[in-house]
Amino acid sequence: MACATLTVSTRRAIVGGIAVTVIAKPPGSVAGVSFHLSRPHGSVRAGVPVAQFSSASDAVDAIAAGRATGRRIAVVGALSFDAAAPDALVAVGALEHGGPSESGAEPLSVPVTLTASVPTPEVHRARVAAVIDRITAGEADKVVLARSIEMLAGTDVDIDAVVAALAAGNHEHNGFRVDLTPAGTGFVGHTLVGASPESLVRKTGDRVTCRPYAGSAPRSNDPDVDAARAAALLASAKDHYEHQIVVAYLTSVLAPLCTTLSVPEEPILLSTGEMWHLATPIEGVLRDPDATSLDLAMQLHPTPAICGTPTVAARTMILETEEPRGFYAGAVGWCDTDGDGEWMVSIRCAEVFEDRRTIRAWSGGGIVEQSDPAEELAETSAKFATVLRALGCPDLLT
Ligand SMILES: C=C(O[C@@H]1C=C(C(=O)O)C=C[C@H]1O)C(=O)O
Repeated sequence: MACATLTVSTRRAIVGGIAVTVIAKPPGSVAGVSFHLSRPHGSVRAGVPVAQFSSASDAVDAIAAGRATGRRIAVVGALSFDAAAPDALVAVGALEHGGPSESGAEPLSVPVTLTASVPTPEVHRARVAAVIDRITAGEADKVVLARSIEMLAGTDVDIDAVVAALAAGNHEHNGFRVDLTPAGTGFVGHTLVGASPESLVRKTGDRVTCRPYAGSAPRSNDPDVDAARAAALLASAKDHYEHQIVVAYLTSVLAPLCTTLSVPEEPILLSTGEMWHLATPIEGVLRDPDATSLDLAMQLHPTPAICGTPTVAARTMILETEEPRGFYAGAVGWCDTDGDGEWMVSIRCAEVFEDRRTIRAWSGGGIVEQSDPAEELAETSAKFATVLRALGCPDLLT
């Protein structure tokens, strides 16, 4: 079992002038892929890590120190939602770039049962109503509330097969897996898997792009209903408002970092296998081309797509209201030795526990004053479908 990850021996050492935890070469069972991100423009894999970081700023320091000393490293992994919670990042000597995951992988055929809803759907609806009241009272403009479901698989889950099924379920081949072991207690041997369509930031040379999503409607198998839902989303003032909050935030963070920044005035309509969304492709040229993709991800996270606005008020409300999110609504990605890389907002994802049978998935949605609690609950159910379809249990919640 992959809990061999648990038994790897570590020691403290100096990498590029920074004290890090260095991982002794792990046994063969974990010498495979510790990180895989599939995107339409290609996939990135990382194998055996040489060091791990539970704090993103330590990883940033290690990259900088490595650059200064010629011992260049790449970093992959996950940033947690809550800045006070541990991250799960590793350093590797090099990354393997390839094509996007192939389409055609079938969902798993493992029996999966629902063991818990945290909170219950009724409590989630009540929480949404309470947050709408607080927004109406002026405490925030937008707050993203999420809920989770816990599942038990009847046999061990094959992580690679889940990622292949996730990537096959959307036309962009989006899919990822990240070993959460570096985050320490509670995460050792756990893997985050998902299919996020939302690029927090991508950096190539002096070019930076973001593709925020906000504003959602579920897809339908009936083409007429599907088209009508897309049209209704494109016409929804409430969804455009929710979306513009995210675009305004990203623009305000990126503008001082860029010499030019292109932000379309109107969002476009994009789809995953399960959802329609409003999305805005943002592009800029960086003032400092040495800024790394990890630096940029840390400056942009958490966006109002998964937190809210104003950031501090929304985050405080989320932390007061919800159970810990862990790595849901954080970011998953890579940063190579030149600082290039991409970080995806970690949504449409699930944590597979060390036993390879316990699975926790999350889904959330942006709440504004005009939101309706029952519709918000339905939106979270629709978003769970990405993970449930790949696990071979699309009807688990019905
Ligand atoms: C929070 C999630 O999705 C985010 C919230 C959206 C919304 O509120 O409309 C849309 C896309 C994502 O930015 C999620 O999938 O859990």
